[in-house]
Amino acid sequence: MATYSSRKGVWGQKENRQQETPAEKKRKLVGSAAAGLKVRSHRAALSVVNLRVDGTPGRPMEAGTPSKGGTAAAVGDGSCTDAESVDALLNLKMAGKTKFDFKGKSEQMMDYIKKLRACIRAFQELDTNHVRENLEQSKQIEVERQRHLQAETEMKAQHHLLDTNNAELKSLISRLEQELIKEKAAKQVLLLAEAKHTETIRAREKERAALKEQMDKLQSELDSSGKQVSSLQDINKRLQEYNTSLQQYNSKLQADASNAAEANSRIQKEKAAIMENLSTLRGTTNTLNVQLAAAKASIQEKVQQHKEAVEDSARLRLELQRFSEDRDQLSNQISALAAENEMYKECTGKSVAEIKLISSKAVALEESYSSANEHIRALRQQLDIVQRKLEAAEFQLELRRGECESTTMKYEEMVERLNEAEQKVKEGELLRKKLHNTILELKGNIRVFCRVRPLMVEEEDGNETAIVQYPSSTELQGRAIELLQPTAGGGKHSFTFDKVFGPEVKQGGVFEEISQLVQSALDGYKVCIFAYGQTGSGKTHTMLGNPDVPDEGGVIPRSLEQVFESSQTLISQGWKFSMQASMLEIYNETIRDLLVKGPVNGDTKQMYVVKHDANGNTTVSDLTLVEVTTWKEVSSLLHRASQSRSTGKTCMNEQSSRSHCVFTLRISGVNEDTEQAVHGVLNLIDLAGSERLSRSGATGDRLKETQAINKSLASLGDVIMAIANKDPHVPFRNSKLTYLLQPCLGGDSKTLMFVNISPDTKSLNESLCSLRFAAKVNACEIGIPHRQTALGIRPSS
Ligand SMILES: Nc1ncnc2c1ncn2[C@@H]1O[C@H](COP(=O)(O)OP(=O)(O)OP(=O)(O)O)[C@@H](O)[C@H]1O
Repeated sequence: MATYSSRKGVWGQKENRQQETPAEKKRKLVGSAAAGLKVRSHRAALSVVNLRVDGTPGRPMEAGTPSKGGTAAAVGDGSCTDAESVDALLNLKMAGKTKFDFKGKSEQMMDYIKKLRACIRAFQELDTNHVRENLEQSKQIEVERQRHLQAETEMKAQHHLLDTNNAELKSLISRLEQELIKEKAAKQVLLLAEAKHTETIRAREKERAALKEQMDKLQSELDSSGKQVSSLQDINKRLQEYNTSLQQYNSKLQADASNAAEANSRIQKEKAAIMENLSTLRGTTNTLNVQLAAAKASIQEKVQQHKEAVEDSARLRLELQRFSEDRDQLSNQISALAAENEMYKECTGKSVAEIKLISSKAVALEESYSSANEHIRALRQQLDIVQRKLEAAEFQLELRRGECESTTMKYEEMVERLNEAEQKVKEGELLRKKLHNTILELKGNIRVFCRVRPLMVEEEDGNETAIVQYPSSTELQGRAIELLQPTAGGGKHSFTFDKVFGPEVKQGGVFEEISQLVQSALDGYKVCIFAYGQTGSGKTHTMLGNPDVPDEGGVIPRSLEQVFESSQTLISQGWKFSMQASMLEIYNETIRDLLVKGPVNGDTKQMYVVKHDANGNTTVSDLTLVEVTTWKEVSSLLHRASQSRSTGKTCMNEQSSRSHCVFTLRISGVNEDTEQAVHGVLNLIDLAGSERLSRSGATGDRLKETQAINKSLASLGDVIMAIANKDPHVPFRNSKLTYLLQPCLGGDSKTLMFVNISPDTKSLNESLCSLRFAAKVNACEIGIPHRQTALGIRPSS
């Protein structure tokens, strides 16, 4: 363009010279007017110089030509050539041949006058020419002035035009600058959007990787789930087999009672295996639950991310639309600018620099427009990529959802199967318990459960070596206990019972094992549960516990709650039950009524005689019997009794039971539909603690109490020994306790003994004694219990 302009400039000047406009011609004339005047006056002077005195144009004098006779020569040919000649003419003096040569002088004078006249005429002529020329020049000057004025007006108009153009160009520049700023801002926004977009893409990629990882995890979970399902199926199959075998076993049991003991051990083994499986299944269920929750949470998260991605995409679309609009606007502006540019080119044709500027701006705008276009294209590409990724993520999400749903379904199926299996295990366990009870009933043994309490805080010091161990072999697990002698080479004492509860087993766990037994009291059996053990070993905790704290209640509150609940359930089968509660203690070989209102056996000398009838029913004369229908009523009775009980502080127990406490619930039920009647009894006994006098440190009344307790417990031992040895005489009458327990120990009743053990080293000998006694009790055969039922019998009102 510049080359073009410069060339054109040179070329244009030539052309301008060739094609001068009238205005330009005028302006040139005005410019050259002054110079023209000078030329003309010089010519006039020259013409004056060349004038001859006679008025004819004279020949110009040759330079360097000497005048003949100086001034006289000039004057001699009658011409007055220049100012010098005129001066010479005026200074000419008339000189005659003599002083009086007047003629000569007058001739000279005449000649002189002629010359003067010629000179005057020449000057007059010159003057006239001069005036004429002056007039001509004035006219020319006027013309030139007019032309000059016109040119000035034109110049002013052009100047104004240029000013207007300049202002317009300035405003255009400012507008362009504003646009440039806007463009820069838009560019900035685009850069930001691009950065954000890059970030989003990175986030998407991360998400994709996380999704892939989760997919892999889910796949592995699925595989493990499949394995679990197959293992569950196996278990299920085994359970079914087990169930069938149990049924077969049941029928076999009925046919052959002698094989029962062997079958029981097998069932125990299988039960242990089932328990193991059950705990594994429970663990698996928990893990699956956790996995399901995690999968659900991850789906939620994915859905949220998907939503965000969709929102991002919408936002990007909006931005793209905005950029497209901006681009269109820019394009419009550029075309407008191009049009303006064209217009300016046409209008001015001069302002090359401005045009250059505008052109450069237009170029810059075009560049920014193209870069914006580029950016928009890139954004579109990115948007496409993001959309593709979004689609892929959606697809993955759908896949994951599907997988998750199928996993959830499988999981639910597994949970269902697990529940079924658990139910079957429970049923199997129930069946096992029933069978076990049947075996025991058939055997006629007293059942013995051993319970070891936890170490007390004060006992923990000095008990570095545990003296109690629990064999973990499948056969013995939960049934055996070993006492270790801490002395060197002290060996161990092993015992096996129907059940052994370690210190970790809570009240609920213990009750679970005896609930069936308690239930049989409602079926018309006599049930007797008593706790035996040294003082402070946990008898009261086991039998009574803390009835006011839900999880701390012992056998008595739990049994009563169950009995009341079951009696309510049996109403729908036509049963109606009535229950009477009584509570006594044997303190120093004396029976005391714990439910009597007022001071317990205060002044009255009640004898409370124990009697047994032919049906093995025991009654205590004058004992308070309270009709009870709800657990709440029994609870208040227990509170009343606990306040009346004989307790005291011993060296081994802060609040030691100094008596044997017997709670009895007589249950009478009648079914009007079947005209059946049942009479059950539930005896729950918390014995006083056995203790060695040396350890108890008892004196006075406490000593008397301890001696009475030990005597009655020794009597219990004698009775047990006699029953175990199948002696013809059993000394039931040797103590109030044994006489009261006669129906339970002598047959016709379902009896269970808890032997409570303290795990501390100091109690080793007492624990050993208790366990030996319990083993004896366990070996006792007391006969087969019978239900007390009658047809057509109505309970006496
Ligand atoms: N299984 C157990 N878990 C927790 N604490 C227990 C357990 N067994 C006993 N205890 C606690 O041990 C202490 C003594 O228990 P408890 O009074 O039941 O013994 P006891 O055999 O009845 O004694 P005594 O013959 O002197 O009456 C109590 O504080 C009781 O709470």
